[in-house]
Amino acid sequence: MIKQVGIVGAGQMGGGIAQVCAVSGFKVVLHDISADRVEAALHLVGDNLDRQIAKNRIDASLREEALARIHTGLSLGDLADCDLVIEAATEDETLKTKIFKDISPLLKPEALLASNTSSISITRLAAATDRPEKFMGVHFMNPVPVMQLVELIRGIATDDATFEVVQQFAVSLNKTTAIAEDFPAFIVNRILMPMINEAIYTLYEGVGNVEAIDTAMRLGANHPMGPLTLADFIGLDTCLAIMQVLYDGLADSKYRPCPLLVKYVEAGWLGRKTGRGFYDYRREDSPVPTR
Ligand SMILES: CC(=O)CC(=O)SCCNC(=O)CCNC(=O)[C@H](O)C(C)(C)COP(=O)(O)OP(=O)(O)OC[C@H]1O[C@@H](n2cnc3c(N)ncnc32)[C@H](O)[C@@H]1OP(=O)(O)O
Ligand SMILES: NC(=O)C1=CN([C@@H]2O[C@H](COP(=O)(O)OP(=O)(O)OC[C@H]3O[C@@H](n4cnc5c(N)ncnc54)[C@H](OP(=O)(O)O)[C@@H]3O)[C@@H](O)[C@H]2O)C=CC1
Repeated sequence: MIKQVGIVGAGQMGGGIAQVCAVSGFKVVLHDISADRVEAALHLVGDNLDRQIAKNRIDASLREEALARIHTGLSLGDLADCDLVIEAATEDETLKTKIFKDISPLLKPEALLASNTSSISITRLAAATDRPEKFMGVHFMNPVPVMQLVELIRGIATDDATFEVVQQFAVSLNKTTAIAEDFPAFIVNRILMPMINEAIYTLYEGVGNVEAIDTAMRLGANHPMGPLTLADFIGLDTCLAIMQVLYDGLADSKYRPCPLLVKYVEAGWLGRKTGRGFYDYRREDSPVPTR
């Protein structure tokens, strides 16, 4: 029975997962190596809840109740009492593996572990823990409070009891689940990320500029965001990391990351989170295309 959820990584996904868990009545411990990140995540949760109150979607008292359920911790030891720990740190296998190695001995033996990874092998991550049978992928979509889907991925060792508890947990957050096999980038990103990468190739080859590509896909294919806006929203570092996992894991040149994506990441232009990507967000009014 899950009562307390630990979250490792207080970025855009960790903060969103904390929000939906707290609103659904779970106690949350939100951990990051950076105190600033945790503080910023709490502010964002508060702002999101304010927006919902303003639209009469939730009662003002729920905001305070939800925020009071979120505790923060700068040490992995603060997650020791959690029944489920969801890792939502940067999309980097070495980093995630270290987190799982470090946290495993600190948890209760019956605690479940999950990763919100967008692409990395659940079986390999599970192997870094002391409990591969109690480990699985639970892949939320961005923005977490809005998107309906949670992708569930079993590693080779995940047992039925773990899968059922985590699936029930996702349903209790009012999410709809889809089950994916443990192959690079699972379902959503196996399909979505090559489309985004192709949009970047379309820009790289001069077929269209940023505005034309986004307008074409928004109005020509009814996508809520153009692919370059979406890439900036996801984070260009995350997009590149996912393409690299697809390229390495499936050994097919059709997944090669566009050199322009690599260049933006090398420049530190990671999209919204750094203020600049395919658009420059640093001006108050509207984002300005960078190409
Ligand atoms: C990379 C991975 O591993 C997997 C992924 O997540 S891939 C990314 C998946 N996500 C997408 O594809 C998102 C595509 N974009 C969209 O669906 C829409 O643009 C959007 C839902 C983000 C915004 O929709 P919109 O109609 O343009 O904006 P807006 O009307 O202002 O917002 C709709 C709702 O979302 C909320 N919202 C918007 N952005 C938000 C955010 N960043 N955080 C929380 N809530 C947000 C708004 O408050 C609003 O809520 P209400 O319905 O309660 O009023
Ligand atoms: N962005 C998206 O649209 C989606 C992302 N995901 C996945 O969710 C995960 C997080 O992505 P996202 O939130 O966008 O990324 P962010 O860059 O917004 O956040 C990652 C957070 O993890 C922190 N972090 C880094 N190392 C550690 C560590 N050792 N221990 C604790 N925290 C750490 C980072 O801190 P610092 O910045 O200081 O390094 C940062 O606060 C990734 O696996 C990603 O693939 C899944 C679905 C959608």
